[in-house]
Amino acid sequence: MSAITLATATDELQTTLLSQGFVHLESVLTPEECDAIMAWYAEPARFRTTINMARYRFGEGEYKYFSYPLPDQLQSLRQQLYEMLVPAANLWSKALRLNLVFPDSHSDFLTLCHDKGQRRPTPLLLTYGDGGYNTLHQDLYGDVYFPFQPVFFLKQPGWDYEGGEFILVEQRPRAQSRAVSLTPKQGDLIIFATSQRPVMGSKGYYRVQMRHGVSTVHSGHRMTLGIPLHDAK
Ligand SMILES: O=C(O)CCC(=O)C(=O)O
Ligand SMILES: [Fe+2]
Repeated sequence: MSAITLATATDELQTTLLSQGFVHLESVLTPEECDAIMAWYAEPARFRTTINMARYRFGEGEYKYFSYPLPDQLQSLRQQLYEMLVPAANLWSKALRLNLVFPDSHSDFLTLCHDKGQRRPTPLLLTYGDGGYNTLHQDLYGDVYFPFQPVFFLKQPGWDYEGGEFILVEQRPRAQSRAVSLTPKQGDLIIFATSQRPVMGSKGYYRVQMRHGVSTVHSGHRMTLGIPLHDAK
């Protein structure tokens, strides 16, 4: 697999992130790139831990956390995603009063994580078979987190699997939860709010909690590549 180059972020991407808490970018990876990434799953030396989701009542399915050093293409993607998102992250940091300035380079941000004892890599490959699902959650692994989280869709819905929508649920203060259901195609990228998103109200920005998960896979095999940009305790 050759180097994967992401387009630089547009103002439109930032506006969309701010207005809906996520953005859907189509065909970022080719089917060949998706296949090459999925083939890593069978190579134990690439991973530090395997999680059986049912054992922790996280859902039904399995995922593996990569170990450091990450595969070159993944390392490069993670850096590019960080650089693409850092201006929006600093806007959000102000709006959410997170009291954190995100540095320009990903390696400097990882130093902030490491200083807080968050030294373990978080990128992961997730797999779901018939009946698989992922309960609503947030991926916070310590005090430091990046406000956006990317996930790549590696299989083709309607062909490789049925069901298994990507679900985002937002919880506004004093309101019932609202869900958005997405069915990205193979090679698509979703960038979503890791924890909270700012929404403009009459007294300035307020915080809306976001959680994500996966609805039941009715048949077939679904696979994703999650790339949290913060490290874990
Ligand atoms: O498989 C999915 O779509 C969910 C992935 C996920 O939870 C993550 O990337 O953090
Ligand atoms: Fe997640």
